[in-house]
Amino acid sequence: MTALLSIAGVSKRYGALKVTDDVTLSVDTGETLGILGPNGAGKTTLFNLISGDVRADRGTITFAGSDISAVPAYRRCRAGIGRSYQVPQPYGAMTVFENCLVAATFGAELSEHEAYPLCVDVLDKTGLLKKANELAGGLPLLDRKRLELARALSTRPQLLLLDEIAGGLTEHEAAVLVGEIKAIKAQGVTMIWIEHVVHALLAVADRLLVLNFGAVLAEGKPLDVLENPEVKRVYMGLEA
Ligand SMILES: Nc1ncnc2c1ncn2[C@@H]1O[C@H](COP(=O)(O)OP(=O)(O)OP(=O)(O)O)[C@@H](O)[C@H]1O
Repeated sequence: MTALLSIAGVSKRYGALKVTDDVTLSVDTGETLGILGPNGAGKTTLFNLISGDVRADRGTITFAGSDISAVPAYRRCRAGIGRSYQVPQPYGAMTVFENCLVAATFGAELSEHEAYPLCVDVLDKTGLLKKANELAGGLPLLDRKRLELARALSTRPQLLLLDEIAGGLTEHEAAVLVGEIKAIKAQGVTMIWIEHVVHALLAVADRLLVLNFGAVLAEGKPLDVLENPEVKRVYMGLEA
């Protein structure tokens, strides 16, 4: 396996607060890495550092063999890094289809000729095709989450970053979304998925990594990580 993404010694501070503390990790092509951690552990900040929304104070981020540490977010997107946001942020006054078109044409710089069939395919895979012409602002939560996924996929990512996409959903809705994410994984998309809904993550992740106070606390096979006494203590509030 070759690493699609490598992060080496990455740190980020906000004033006195060290939000990302010397993080080193890598994700292989085709792999799904699940990330767990208590609230405020720095999970979303790690995504912001990978997507380029935030620049690291130190350390190196390498994607598909190139050092992207100083590359702006829009170029990282065009290079193949797609992401969803924890709080869905669609263009509410545009249709579902138009939201995907914006991602495909501006995010990935596809021509309309390429973008139209791609967006139809993405909406089909995310269960939204029937709602393609509805306004995004009126969608219920599951569909807003699906649209986050669809918009990220419309940029044709090699690496997909999912930020708490199952959060706030019912058990049934989360299961539907997990089915769709599994199908995306089966197509070979490499993923990093931050999630508090552990059973959803376990259904897809090949490996888990736990962040605590911005640093890597544990990493490895999912069940081994969940059995780790430190992880039980810090994340699940259980005494080892
Ligand atoms: N732009 C910012 N300016 C100042 N502090 C910030 C900024 N962004 C994040 N933080 C702080 O950094 C810490 C980590 O935030 P982050 O959102 O990365 O955590 P998280 O692990 O994703 O949390 P959650 O599980 O609650 O989403 C928090 O204490 C947060 O308040």
